[in-house]
Amino acid sequence: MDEKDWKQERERLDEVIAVISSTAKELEERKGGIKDRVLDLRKNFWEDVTVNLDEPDDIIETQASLKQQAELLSERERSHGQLSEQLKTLSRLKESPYFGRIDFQADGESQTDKIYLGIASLMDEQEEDFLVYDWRAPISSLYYDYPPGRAEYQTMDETITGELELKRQYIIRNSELKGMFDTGLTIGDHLLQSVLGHNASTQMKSIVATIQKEQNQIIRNEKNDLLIVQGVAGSGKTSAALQRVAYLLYRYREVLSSDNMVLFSPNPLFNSYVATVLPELGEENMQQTTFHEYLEKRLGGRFDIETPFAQMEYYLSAMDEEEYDIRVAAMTFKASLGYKKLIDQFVAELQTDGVEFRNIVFRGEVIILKEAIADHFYQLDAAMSLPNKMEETAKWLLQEVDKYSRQQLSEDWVLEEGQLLEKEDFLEVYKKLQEEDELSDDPYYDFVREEQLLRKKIIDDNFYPLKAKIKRMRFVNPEKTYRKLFMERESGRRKVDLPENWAEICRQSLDYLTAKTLTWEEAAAYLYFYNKLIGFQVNRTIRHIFIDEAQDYSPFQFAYFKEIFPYSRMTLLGDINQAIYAHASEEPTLLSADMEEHHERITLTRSYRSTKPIAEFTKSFMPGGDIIEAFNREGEKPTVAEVADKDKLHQSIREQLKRYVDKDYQTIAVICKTMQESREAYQMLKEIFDIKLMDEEAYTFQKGILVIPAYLAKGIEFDAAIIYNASATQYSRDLERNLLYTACTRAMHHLAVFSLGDSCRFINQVPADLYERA
Ligand SMILES: Nc1ncnc2c1ncn2[C@@H]1O[C@H](COP(=O)(O)OP(=O)(O)OP(=O)(O)O)[C@@H](O)[C@H]1O
Repeated sequence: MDEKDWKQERERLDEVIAVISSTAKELEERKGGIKDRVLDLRKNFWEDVTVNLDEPDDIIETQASLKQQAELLSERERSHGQLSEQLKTLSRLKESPYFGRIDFQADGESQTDKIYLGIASLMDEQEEDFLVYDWRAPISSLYYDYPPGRAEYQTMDETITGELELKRQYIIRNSELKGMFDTGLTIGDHLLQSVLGHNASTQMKSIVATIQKEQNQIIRNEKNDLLIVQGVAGSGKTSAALQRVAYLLYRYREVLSSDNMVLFSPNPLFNSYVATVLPELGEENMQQTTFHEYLEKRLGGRFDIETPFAQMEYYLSAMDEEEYDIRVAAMTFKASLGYKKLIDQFVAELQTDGVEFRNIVFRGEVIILKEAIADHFYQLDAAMSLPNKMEETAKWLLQEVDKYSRQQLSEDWVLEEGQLLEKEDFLEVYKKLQEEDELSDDPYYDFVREEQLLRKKIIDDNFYPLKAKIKRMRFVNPEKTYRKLFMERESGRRKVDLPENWAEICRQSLDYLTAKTLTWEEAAAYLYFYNKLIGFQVNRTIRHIFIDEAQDYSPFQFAYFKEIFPYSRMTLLGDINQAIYAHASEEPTLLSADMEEHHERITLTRSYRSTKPIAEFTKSFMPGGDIIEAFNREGEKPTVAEVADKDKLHQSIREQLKRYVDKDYQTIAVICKTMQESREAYQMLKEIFDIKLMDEEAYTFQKGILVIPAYLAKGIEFDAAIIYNASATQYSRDLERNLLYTACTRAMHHLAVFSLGDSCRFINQVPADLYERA
C-alpha cells in the first residue's frame, strides 16, 4: 500500500468523523429540545388537561384528555430514549467508525461500490449514501465469505453476483487510522494474529472485525429451526453465538427483540463473562440463565435441587462412598431417553389409577377426603388428558367448597372471626349496604342485613386461601405420586430396559425424595413428569434459544427443552471432547450425529484461543484430535513436570506463578480437578499470592490469579493456566480425559502441567517434542 492510499484513507476517515460529529451535535440539540419539552409536559401536566367531573360526558372528556396528554408524554420520552441510543452508537462509531472495506462491482453495473463496514450504519449528511454499512447488512457478508475474485451475496429476494476487487482491513483507535492491510484468502491472519496475541480479558470481546467464513455461516444461518454447532475448544462457538444474536436482532428488528431470546449457559460466572459482548455491539443483551436456575424457579420451593457441579463433584470424588456405584448408574440411566420412556409409561398408567391427592382441609377439619377427589378424578372421561382432568377436578372442588362455605355462613365461628375484623372491613360492609340503597325504615332489617354481609365477607376472606390453593392444583400430591415410579410392584411391569441394579436405584431415589432432594439427574425428569401430570404453560414469548456447552445436557434434558419451547428456534453449541457429565460417557449427547433428524450441523475445527504449541499439545491426547487445526500463532511449548511430593509440587507451582507474574500475564488460573482439590491448592497458595478461589457461586472474576475447578472454567480463558495435578491417580477415566482437555484448552499463551508422581496416561501419550520437561 502506498502513501497515496494512506492519504486517501486518512482523508476519508476525517470526513466520516466530521459527519459523525455534526450528526451527534444535531441529535444532541434535538435531544435537549425534547428533554425541555418533557420536563415542561410533566410540570404542566395538570394544566394542559381539562379536568371536569361534573357530568358523565365531562368525565369521559377528561379521561380522553388525560390519555392524550399521557400518550404525548410517553411518546416524547420514547424518542428521547431512542436519541440517547443513537448517540451512544455514534460515540462508538466515532472511536472506530469502520474496520473493513470491500470494493465490489456487481455484474451489469458500471461502477464499483466501495463498502465500508462498521458496527452500525451511518448515512452522509444528505441522507443519501451509506458512509458505513452495518456489518449485518446483506452486502457485508461478502467481506466475511470471499477472498478477492468472483463473489456473491443474497439480498431479501435475489442473489447478486460480481467481482470483489479489494478487501481491506483497518485498525482505527480514537478516531485515528493506526494500520491497514489488504487481505487475501481469509480475513487477515495478520489482524487475527494481533487480536489473539493480546492478553486475555475478564470479559469476552466481540469478534466482529475478524469473523471467519465458517463462523459467519453460523451467525447468518436461517435455514433450519435447529442448528447444531460442534466446534473444537476455542473455535469461537460462544463468540459466534453472540454475534448471531446481534445478527438476528438486526435482521428481524421489526418482530424480534432481546426479550425473545434466551441463552442457557453453564454457570453464572460464564453468564457475566459474556454479558458485555452485545452492549459493545450496541445491542441489548438477550436473557441469560442457567438450566439449574430455570429448574430452581419452578421447583425450588419444594425441593433442594442439586447443582450440576455438586453432581460432578460427587462423581469425581466420592468413589469411596458406599452407594457410589448405584448413584453413578442412576446418573447414566436417568439422563437417557429410556428413562423418559419409563416416565411416559408411568404417566399413561396414571390415566386409570394411581394419582395421589391431598385432603381438603378447612379450619383443621377435612372437608373433602382425598379418596373422594380420586373417585371424582377417575370417573371423568378416560380419554381426557391428566392435566384436563385436573382442571375439571379443580372446578368441581371449587363448587364443593362453595357449597360448604355457604353451609358455614351461620356457624358461630364466623362471628367470632368477626371480632378480629379491622375497622376498614366494617366500613366496606357499611358502604355496600349504602350502595344497595336499601337502608330501610326498619332498623332491625338493617341490622340483619349488615350481619349477613359481614358473615359473607368473613366467609369469603377465610375461604380465599383455600380456593387459591385449589386453583394452583395443590390438591394433587405430585411428590407422593412420583414415588410410585420407584415402587417395586409398579415398576416391574414396564417395558423399558432397566439397569441391572434398578431395585437399588429405586431405593436410593426414594431416599433422596424423602429428604426433599432432587438430584441433578432427577430434576428435569421430575419437572417433565410434573408437567405431564398437572399441565404447564408452553412458552410462546421465547423465539430463539441458545444453548452453550450443549454437550453437557442429557438427551432427557434436551427432550424436555423441546417440550417447553415448542415454538422456539434453537442453536446448540458444544464440543463433544469437553463433555464432562457423568452420563456423557455412555449416552449419546446432543451433539452426536444421530440425535436429531431435522437440523443443520456446522463443524468448526479451527482453534483460535491457544497458541499453536498449546493446541498441538492438547489435541494430541484426544481421540479424533487430528481434525483440530491450530491457528498459526507462535508461543512457547507447554511444560510438563512430575514431582515427588506435595511440598515439591507446591514449591514448583509457586515458582511457575512467579514467572507468570513477572511476564505480566493478567489472568492466571490454577486449574484443579475438583472443588476439593481447589480448596487444597488455595490453602497452600494464598499466603504468598493474592489469589481468589472460585466456586460455583462466583459471579464475576477479576484480573489476577485464581484457583478454579475445571468444570467451572468451562468457556472461559486465561493468559496462562497451570494444571495442578495431572497425575495417573487423578485422571484415568475417559471422562477425566475430557476434563483435562477442557482444563488445558483454557490457556491462551502458556500452559504448565504438574503431576504428583507419574503423569496420567493422557499426558504420557503426548509426543515428547510437543512440550518441555520442567
Ligand atoms: N474470528 C475471531 N476473531 C477473533 N477472535 C476470535 C475469533 N474466533 C474466536 N476468537 C477468540 O478465540 C477465543 C475462543 O473463542 P470462544 O470462547 O468463542 O470459543 P469456544 O468455541 O466457545 O471455546 P470453548 O469450547 O473452549 O468454550 C476467544 O478469545 C475469542 O475471542
